[in-house]
Amino acid sequence: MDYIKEKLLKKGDQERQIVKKLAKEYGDLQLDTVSMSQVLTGMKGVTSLLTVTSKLDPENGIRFRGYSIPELQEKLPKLNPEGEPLPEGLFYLMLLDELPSIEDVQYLTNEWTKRNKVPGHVFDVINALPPTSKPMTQFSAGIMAMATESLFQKAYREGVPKDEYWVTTYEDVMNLIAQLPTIAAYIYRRNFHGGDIIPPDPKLDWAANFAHMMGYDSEEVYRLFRMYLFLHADHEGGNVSAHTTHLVSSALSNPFYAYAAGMTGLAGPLHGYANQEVIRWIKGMLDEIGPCGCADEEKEKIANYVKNYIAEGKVIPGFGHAVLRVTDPRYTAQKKFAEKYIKDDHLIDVVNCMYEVVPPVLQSLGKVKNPWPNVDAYSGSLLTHYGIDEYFFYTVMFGVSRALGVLAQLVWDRIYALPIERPKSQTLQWFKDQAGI
Ligand SMILES: CC(=O)SCCNC(=O)CCNC(=O)[C@H](O)C(C)(C)COP(=O)(O)OP(=O)(O)OC[C@H]1O[C@@H](n2cnc3c(N)ncnc32)[C@H](O)[C@@H]1OP(=O)(O)O
Ligand SMILES: O=C([O-])CC(=O)C(=O)O
Repeated sequence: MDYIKEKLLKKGDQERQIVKKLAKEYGDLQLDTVSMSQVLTGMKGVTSLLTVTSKLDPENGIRFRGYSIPELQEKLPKLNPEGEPLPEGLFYLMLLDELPSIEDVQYLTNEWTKRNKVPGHVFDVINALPPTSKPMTQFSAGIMAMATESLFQKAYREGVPKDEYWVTTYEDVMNLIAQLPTIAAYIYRRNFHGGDIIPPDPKLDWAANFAHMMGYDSEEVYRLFRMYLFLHADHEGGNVSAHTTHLVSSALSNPFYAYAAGMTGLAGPLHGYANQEVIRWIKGMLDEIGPCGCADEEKEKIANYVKNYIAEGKVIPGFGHAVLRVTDPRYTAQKKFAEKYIKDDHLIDVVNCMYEVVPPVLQSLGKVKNPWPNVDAYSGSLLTHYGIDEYFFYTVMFGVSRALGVLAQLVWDRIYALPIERPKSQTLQWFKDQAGI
């Protein structure tokens, strides 16, 4: 047994007992109340999930196992002291609740390199889709096709005891994460580089290898990918991609099905699709108003464009959030990255200018709970700066990163032996009866 599994076994046994005790002995404890408005506005703020990998605070943003983004940028192992942490380290932390050493991170890099053996039929499935199909369609289909390899599914059919489900789940999760960059890069090269596929380089770390297979081989792009794949990895349990993965896996669907379902949720424009939508939106605006700086008259042009866009009943991608009530710390981390490494980039200047223009416009509507930018407002401009301007692909990159969080959590779902999720629904008559109308 590898040492990560040994640690999981030890820690998992203790925590499983705690979860069992809470459910059995404290089952009647009231944790929350639910209002009409919470139910009818997407269950916002209703505590109803157990997620250990990260926790989101509306005012301070995400903390991964208690650590903020700046803390982790300092504490997680890097290959170069000036560089960005390796996403492998974040996965280790989310999975084991322990800060990894550089050796731990290298162990994961090596494991993922060894496990990166994508079955040929996965590419056949992707190739069966027309190149015009959306990258997220190809990505989720490819992941579904990987389910033939599920060790969990096989073990379940063979009748392994419930307390051991997590063992094969862990194997599936490790294999899935190992292979995702290869599948994603395959789709990228198929769609945008005439199918000229680049094989993995076993000497590279997970993020750098992804950049390499997409065709970008510079330390600068490796650094960007390490940051991107770190920042998008997790956002507690209630966001659509995490919650969907959790819900589907609660039926004991295999990790491939569960994560593929999560990815189809990530592909929605109110969630991860905003990652690509921001650049499409900015390009549309620049086509209409022309290249612009951030002088007063240019700000006015942007503000008018924003107002007209909203008047058409559409949302401004990259702004607003279901939970956050401040600028997303993931936005701030990317802005700092741009300030440190990038000089004179028109698109990045426009993104910075939107920070000044958009929030007051959104605030003036009087209904937007959070007018500030989220993670998606910045990432596309950084990728475009380094030549990755095929923004239709960005949500796939987001998905590769999101695997780290939702799949680390899935291992814990199985360790805790969490039951099938099944909330109660009511009819409109029932809601009317409650209100007495
Ligand atoms: C990784 C991520 O998933 S981060 C989020 C990525 N998504 C985006 O950037 C898309 C743009 N943003 C949005 O659509 C929203 O802010 C969401 C989906 C993120 C959050 O939605 P909610 O929690 O419902 O936001 P909120 O309670 O503030 O919405 C209230 C109203 O303001 C509107 N609103 C919220 N954000 C925006 C926005 N960026 N532009 C225009 N209107 C907005 C909502 O559409 C809603 O209008 P309605 O009452 O007429 O339906
Ligand atoms: O938390 C959310 O609802 C959306 C989000 O920012 C994410 O999933 O990264």
